[in-house]
Amino acid sequence: MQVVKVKDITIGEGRPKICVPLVGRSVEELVAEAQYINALAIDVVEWRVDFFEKVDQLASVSEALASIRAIIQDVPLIFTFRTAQEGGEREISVSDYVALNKTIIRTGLIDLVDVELFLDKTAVKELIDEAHQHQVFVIVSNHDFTKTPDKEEIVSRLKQAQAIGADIPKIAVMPRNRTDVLTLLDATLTMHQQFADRPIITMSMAGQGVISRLAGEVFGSAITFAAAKKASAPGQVSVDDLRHSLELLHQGFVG
Ligand SMILES: O=C1C[C@@](O)(C(=O)O)C[C@@H](O)[C@@H]1O
Repeated sequence: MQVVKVKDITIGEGRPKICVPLVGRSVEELVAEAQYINALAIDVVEWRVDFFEKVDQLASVSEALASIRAIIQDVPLIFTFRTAQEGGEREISVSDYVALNKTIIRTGLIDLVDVELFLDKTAVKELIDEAHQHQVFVIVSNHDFTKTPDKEEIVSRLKQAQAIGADIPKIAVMPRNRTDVLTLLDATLTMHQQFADRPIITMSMAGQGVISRLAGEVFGSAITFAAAKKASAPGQVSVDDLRHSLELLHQGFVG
């Protein structure tokens, strides 16, 4: 099993790493959020740039990114444009998505980029190559905000992400009942133990799925997303509560 080493953080080893998304709409909001998050001493920051009001202006995105980096300093940073069809804030054309991500990959200011598996195969491959040429790790992600696909389908999507060259395959699904949460956990463990040769990230969203955000070390999910001031997806718990739960499960798990 390979791990992903980003700055001082090793993803895929020990307790799951805590990632907090920045969801500010303006530079002022982003700066305030980044300062707030800094005090929480978390492992990874994600900038959800689809929340940013000037996301269609590449120069503004780069400037905002520089401001964020100046505050968080050496904390690993994920750059994510989450498209509307996967639960994000806005729609984007494939060409604009590629242009935005390529521009930001080339800044040298990000450590990881999130690329959506089902966007467009050529675009996904192009972005993975671009990222790897610039020493940026790639999370290849998929989200289902309405349901939980069956176990075989979840494993198959994670395998597709791995096969296309993701450093970290990821899936987020919505449970309709408790069995769906078990399906996600079961798929996670199977992928982790039988097929993955690298870290993966999975979660079952909303209230019923919270357990999946705590139990990553047990079932094989390497990063868990927590809320600081505002959640970026349903079911995210606060950093302090999360840290405490991860520690409890870690103690139990490693004995
Ligand atoms: O994909 C994910 C996971 C997430 O959707 C969650 O459910 O925590 C939150 C998003 O910000 C992130 O990009």
